[in-house]
Amino acid sequence: MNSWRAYVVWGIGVFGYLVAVLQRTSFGVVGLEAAERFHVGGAVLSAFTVLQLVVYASLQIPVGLLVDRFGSRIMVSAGAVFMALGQLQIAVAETTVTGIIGRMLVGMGDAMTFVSVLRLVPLWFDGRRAPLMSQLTGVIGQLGQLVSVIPFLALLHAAGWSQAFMTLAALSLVVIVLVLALLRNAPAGAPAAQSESPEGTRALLAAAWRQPGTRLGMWSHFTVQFSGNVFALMWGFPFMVAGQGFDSTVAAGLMSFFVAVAILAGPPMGRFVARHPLRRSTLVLGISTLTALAWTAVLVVPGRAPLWLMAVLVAVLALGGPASMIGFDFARTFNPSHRLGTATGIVNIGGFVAALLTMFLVGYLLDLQHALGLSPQGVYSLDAFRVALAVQLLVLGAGAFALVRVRRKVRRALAAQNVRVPLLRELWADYRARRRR
Ligand SMILES: NCCCC[C@H](N)C(=O)NCC(=O)O
Repeated sequence: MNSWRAYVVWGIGVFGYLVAVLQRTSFGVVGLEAAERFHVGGAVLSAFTVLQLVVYASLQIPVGLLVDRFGSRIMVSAGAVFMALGQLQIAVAETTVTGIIGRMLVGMGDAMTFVSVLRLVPLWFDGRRAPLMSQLTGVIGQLGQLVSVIPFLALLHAAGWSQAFMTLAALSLVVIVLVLALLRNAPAGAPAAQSESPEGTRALLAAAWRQPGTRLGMWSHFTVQFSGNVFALMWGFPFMVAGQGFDSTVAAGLMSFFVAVAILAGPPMGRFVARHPLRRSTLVLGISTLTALAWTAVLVVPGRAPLWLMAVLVAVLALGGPASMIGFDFARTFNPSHRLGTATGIVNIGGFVAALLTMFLVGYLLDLQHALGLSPQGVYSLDAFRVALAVQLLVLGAGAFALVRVRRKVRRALAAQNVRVPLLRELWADYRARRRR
């Protein structure tokens, strides 16, 4: 545990995840070039991303089961194989259908990576270090998005479409070689895979789902992550530029601010979770409340929102990324290691399903208002966005409601083991009494 070998294994896994995030986000930054290459408009172009995410989300449970059975080494390398094939396909594709198939292959490989890399953490690090290492996994992986935005885009402009996507495919080949050479599923002597578990596949899935801690993780992930995803992956740019009237360089600056806050917030959040494991869901609910308040302020302020208010919204949304890692921490602490992949897969569905649902609802409400003649200034007018983006408050409310319900079950189960979660007001009174002494 916590040995130099653990850091090497984890480092290779995290590199694999960073490359997966790079592959995932590479298409989003070449929207204009893609529209020209495939001769398509915005709606078809968004289908590339939506289908990729649908594949990603729908594979989470099968991937979780497979990683429990075969271990991380096979799964991370298989994921890299699919992503390399997908990017090769994109490199040569000239029609929409072949392009979308390429993106779906990328989504498939991407789906295999995160859950498998996260599964390494509790097997190689002890319980005190694991929350921080999980956060660092998320944080370092997100740097893949910066690699898409800066060097990948520069390469595309310098060398052209095919060369750029072939380079991405080659990067996944490097991952395959490194993983096969250096990544091991678990330290020698540790139980590694489901072959040693008494449960079959169906029982494994049922046991992971029945565990309220897994569902607490899923609803945490659902509630706290989706709004940032919706903003960063689809509606943030149109809202800021077409709706709020910000210059596109200011919007790009706000997006970079989003990535910076998400990266900086990860380690302190990991330390908080390690120190206060009984306050994890409170942190999730707190950040979800801030998200609702920040969106409400931006959507109700008369006229355009001032830049400082947009920056506050972006910062709050960025906190949702690291906070969503708390969902995986629930999976880790409430499940035995032989079903951790399965539980992690269940948790990971939460945020992505919420994001896909909301992306669709926002687009649908924008189109509906236009079709009904309610947005005469255009589909992407500020007033149309106010109504469409407000749907997020419903999704947030539904997630928080489900979270609080399942949290009660978790707390009852903890109480049966003589673990009582002190109320915040008791903690506050205790803190004040200690200060007086
Ligand atoms: N620092 C933000 C990390 C967010 C990671 C996120 N919670 C997540 O679910 N990741 C899954 C993935 O495949 O990236």
